[in-house]
Amino acid sequence: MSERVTDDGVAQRGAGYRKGPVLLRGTQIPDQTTDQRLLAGPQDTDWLHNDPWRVMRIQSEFVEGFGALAEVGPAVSVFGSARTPRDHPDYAAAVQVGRDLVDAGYAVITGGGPGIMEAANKGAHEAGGLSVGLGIELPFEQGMNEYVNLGVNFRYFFARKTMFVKYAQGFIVMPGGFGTFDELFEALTLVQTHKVTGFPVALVGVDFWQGLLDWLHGPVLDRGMVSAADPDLLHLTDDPTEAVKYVLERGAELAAVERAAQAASADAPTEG
Ligand SMILES: C/C(=C\CNc1ncnc2c1ncn2[C@@H]1O[C@H](COP(=O)(O)O)[C@@H](O)[C@H]1O)CO
Repeated sequence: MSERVTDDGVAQRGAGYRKGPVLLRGTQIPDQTTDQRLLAGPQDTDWLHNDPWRVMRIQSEFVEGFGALAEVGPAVSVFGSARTPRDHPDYAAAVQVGRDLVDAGYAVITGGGPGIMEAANKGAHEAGGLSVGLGIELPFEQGMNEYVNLGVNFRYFFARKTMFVKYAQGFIVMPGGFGTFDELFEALTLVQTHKVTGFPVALVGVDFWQGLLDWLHGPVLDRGMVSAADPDLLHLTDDPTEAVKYVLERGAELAAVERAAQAASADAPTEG
């Protein structure tokens, strides 16, 4: 039979044991209440690594991230390989992307790491703009690249990924690996599902990305895995300056469409 709990948390036979929103019965009923554990003397620190406690850390990452980035202003997130060497043409292209974004009045947001991230931050820094790095704690310490002038470090990828989208008006994606694909496809999924609207995405590097676009336009579309319009969410170019122009202009067009739709729905007569 399950047990009932008194006000001081002592388990009794009956309805079970309530621990906040969680109902525990039978063998799941703990020996001590949460208050008892809180007020107990010195104890081991394993509890710090339990999931409910992690939620507080996760929450604090969002609070700190939102606080640090609230005044970033217009911005574009730039993604790409952490491994691109400094003498690679992709590195130079990403520097150009960073520079052009700042010249157009935008902040540059990257993952704050090496490779393409460093390059885009370098361009932004050299152009005298806001160069944001959203770092991630990794098993091997990398540190924030030296061109970041506003850096926030995250423990959790998912909290960091929210910031890339929330504080940017679009994405520019350079050649990269799994991390880059993850960031690219997250943005596409958010656009496709209308979680974000008016969010342009440009890919830089025709040789590198063409295979992906062919696959999207071929088997992925043919088998109905995406809608006909979905592959067109991506703009492909070799020219970093064109990528910046596309993201800013398309972003402005999409924002105007959204504003018009909002105005129309505000003007529409309501029923009743
Ligand atoms: C593997 C190396 C460095 C790792 N350091 C990183 N620092 C910050 N952000 C990173 C790092 N690695 C991946 N990311 C994120 O994913 C994207 C790049 O991943 P890819 O697999 O290299 O394409 C990037 O946009 C970051 O947001 C090198 O020593």
